[in-house]
Amino acid sequence: METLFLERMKNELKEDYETFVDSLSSPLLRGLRYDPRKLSREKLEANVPLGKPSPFCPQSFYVDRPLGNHPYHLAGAFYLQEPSASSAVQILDVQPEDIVLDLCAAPGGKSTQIASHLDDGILVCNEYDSKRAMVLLSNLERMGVQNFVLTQGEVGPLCEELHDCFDKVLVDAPCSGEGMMKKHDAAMQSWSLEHVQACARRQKEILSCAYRALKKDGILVYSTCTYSKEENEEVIAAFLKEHPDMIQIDPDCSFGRRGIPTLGMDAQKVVRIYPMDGGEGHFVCKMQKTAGTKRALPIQKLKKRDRKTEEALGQWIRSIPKQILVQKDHVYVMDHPFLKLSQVRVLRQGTLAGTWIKNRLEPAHALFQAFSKENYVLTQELSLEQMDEVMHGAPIVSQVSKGYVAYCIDGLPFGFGKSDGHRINNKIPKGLRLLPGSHVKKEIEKHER
Ligand SMILES: C[S@@+](CC[C@H](N)C(=O)[O-])C[C@H]1O[C@@H](n2cnc3c(N)ncnc32)[C@H](O)[C@@H]1O
Repeated sequence: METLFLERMKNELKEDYETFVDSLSSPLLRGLRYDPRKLSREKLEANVPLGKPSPFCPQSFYVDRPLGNHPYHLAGAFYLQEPSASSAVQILDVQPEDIVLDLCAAPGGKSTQIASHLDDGILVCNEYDSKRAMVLLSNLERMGVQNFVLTQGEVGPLCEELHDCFDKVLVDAPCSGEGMMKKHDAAMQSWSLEHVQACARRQKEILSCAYRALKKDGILVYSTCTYSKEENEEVIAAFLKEHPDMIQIDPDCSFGRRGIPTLGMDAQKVVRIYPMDGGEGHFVCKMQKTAGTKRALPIQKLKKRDRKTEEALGQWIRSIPKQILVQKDHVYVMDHPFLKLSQVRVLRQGTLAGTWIKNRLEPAHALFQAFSKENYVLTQELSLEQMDEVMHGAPIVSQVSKGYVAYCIDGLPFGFGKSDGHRINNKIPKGLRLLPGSHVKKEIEKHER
């Protein structure tokens, strides 16, 4: 199978084939994308060992080491994302008011990137696989995403229920993952043409659902991390044939190379990125729906704000989001109105703020990841050593007033504890604590640029 894959790549790449083969044995390209709303570029550069800026997105940099235990990562100020993976959302060009759907969203690299551009808009993200959906939720919470709805399941019912509602839809499709071969050695061995063809069939089905969700004039971006023409240009050609009101849009970017000429689509209007272009591999195509209708998202009409809940939240945060939803004793907050959905499995809407237990609201960890430091009533700035202790579940000595306190590192909130006036008892959830032997690491060594 390896031979067939390489033969196909030779046909596809021609004179660039040798460079491609060489790139397969070079180290994996790693990247990070920071959230400029949480961190200035200067602060990032001063505290995180960065390589060169990536060409694919202004917030993305190459890195040469694992940074999962960096304090800024734990505090949700950056996301570790393969460099070329940031290209799709860059091309999607999200605007602050947009209503965006990310149909294949876990683990959340692109969802958190979309959310970093939103203000009054909202992100609806869906993941088919239930375990991966929980990883996605944890990444959305770590990055402090607020205006979002997370659903889990097949894309069809979701797109049907929210038909004609979205300004932007991203289909980052499940694919044969040829761009992942360096990361997973087994991928080359298990490659097969049948799998490529099966992926292509599924991609066409997902795209047809995405079409339904898009409003008139809405933008659809299709991306994969694979090289095969069957899963890329041919999927687009089949989709355009089936939906004559969809037109290709110039991706308007200077990176990557154009596509493989294919009947029924414009190869000049798609982007291909190979390892020799600085990313492990991505294909991106941007399209627009030129017909159809526009529909508003279905909104839940909430009862008057519950004074008791509002008072409880006011003990911990200064500015309470506009919408409060209490469901089965759980309190959720969001600035965007909550959506009314009945045909899909909703895992989360907005920030989980707390849970009513016997007439007392117990705050949730997510509440202390969602806002900037200024919005918390009680905060405690920690040293790196203290953060390490806290991330292992230990209490810390502090004279901060009694109550729930947001832990901060360099001004970035990352969790909370309960102060009795002398010490802060730890409330970092067990599942998010670091394992013994694993430590918060602030890499100070700077890189050659
Ligand atoms: C390429 S990954 C998405 C990566 C994600 N967009 C990100 O940036 O982190 C594709 C996702 O599609 C999901 N998937 C698998 N089968 C699917 C299906 N039939 N419909 C929709 N999504 C599916 C996979 O579980 C996987 O999480």
